[in-house]
Amino acid sequence: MVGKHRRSAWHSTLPDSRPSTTSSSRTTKQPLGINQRNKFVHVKNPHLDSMDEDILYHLDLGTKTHNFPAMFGDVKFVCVGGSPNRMKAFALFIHKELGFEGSEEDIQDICAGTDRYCMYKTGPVLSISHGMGIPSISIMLHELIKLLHHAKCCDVTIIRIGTSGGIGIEPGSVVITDTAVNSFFKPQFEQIILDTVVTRSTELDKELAEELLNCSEEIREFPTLIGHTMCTYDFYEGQGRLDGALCFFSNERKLDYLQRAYKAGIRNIEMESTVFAAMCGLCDLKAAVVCVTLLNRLECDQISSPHEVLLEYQQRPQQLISILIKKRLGQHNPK
Ligand SMILES: O=P(O)(O)O[C@H]1O[C@H](CO)[C@@H](O)[C@H]1O
Ligand SMILES: O=c1cc[nH]c(=O)[nH]1
Repeated sequence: MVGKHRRSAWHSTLPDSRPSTTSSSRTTKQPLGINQRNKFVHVKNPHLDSMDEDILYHLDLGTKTHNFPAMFGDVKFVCVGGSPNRMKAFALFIHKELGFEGSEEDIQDICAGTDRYCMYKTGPVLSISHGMGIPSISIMLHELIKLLHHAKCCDVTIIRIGTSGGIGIEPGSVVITDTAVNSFFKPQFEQIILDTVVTRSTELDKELAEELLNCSEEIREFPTLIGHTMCTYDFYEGQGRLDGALCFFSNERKLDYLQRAYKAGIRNIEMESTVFAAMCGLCDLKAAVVCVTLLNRLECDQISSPHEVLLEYQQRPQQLISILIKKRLGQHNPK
């Protein structure tokens, strides 16, 4: 179900794009990643069992130095996003929304010993930054998924709350991703492991996407829609921008590419969704990607809206996720 939203003015019918496991050369099909009977987070790495200690280097946490079940065992929602400030703001926002006791000062960065990523916890909600791009989020996800596993967390929902460039939609719209696609519009992520290209599916949880769209019915201030999200390796040439330090293509070629992307059902472009979908899918974590669009790439390349406007845009996915969490916790009182 793609291109679907609650207000007909933004409605569009998009082509089907089922996940594929085909790839260029030397492809290995990946196994599924969880014990289906219970919903514990299971890592898929037999080597971990023989390790005396697991040091999550980039989070500055370790199984011998920290009691993971005590610190994180109650986590049910994990929200991730590129910027440390945004993820701190989200933790403070959700703390207030859920009516938890304790002041803002009580919510401290759990990864304060490193400046790679930041992490905040309030009740069952964990908020973590992942930096920009596939390599950065991939490292964070390896360590986060191991953390959830060591903590014996179960029934975890993980959501990326990000920013993106929209295609053919009003800036400030929120896109809930049904399928993350690569620069060739294919629903797959290619991970190079040793000298093998391993192709992984990037399908996200359709029910969770629908649940989020239902939550958006309660927010009338901005359009929310479901669509495909394109994930690229770069912000400038990789997203067809004419304003980078390098550009060897014309405006016509750029627009042709973006219009073809629109026709393929892509409504926004960002830089993490394919690996996020692939890794969460393999570990059977229910995952969603919810990104606000900062501009319409059919009209411009530069992000020129005032700072306050951009800040307000970034809060939009957070409002949606807050409704979802409150509903799930039985705390939601519709306005
Ligand atoms: O807003 P965040 O989560 O950082 O995500 C988007 O913004 C960054 C580029 O400005 C990329 O990381 C892209 O995916
Ligand atoms: O155009 C944009 C805006 C935000 N993030 C992106 O990756 N691209």
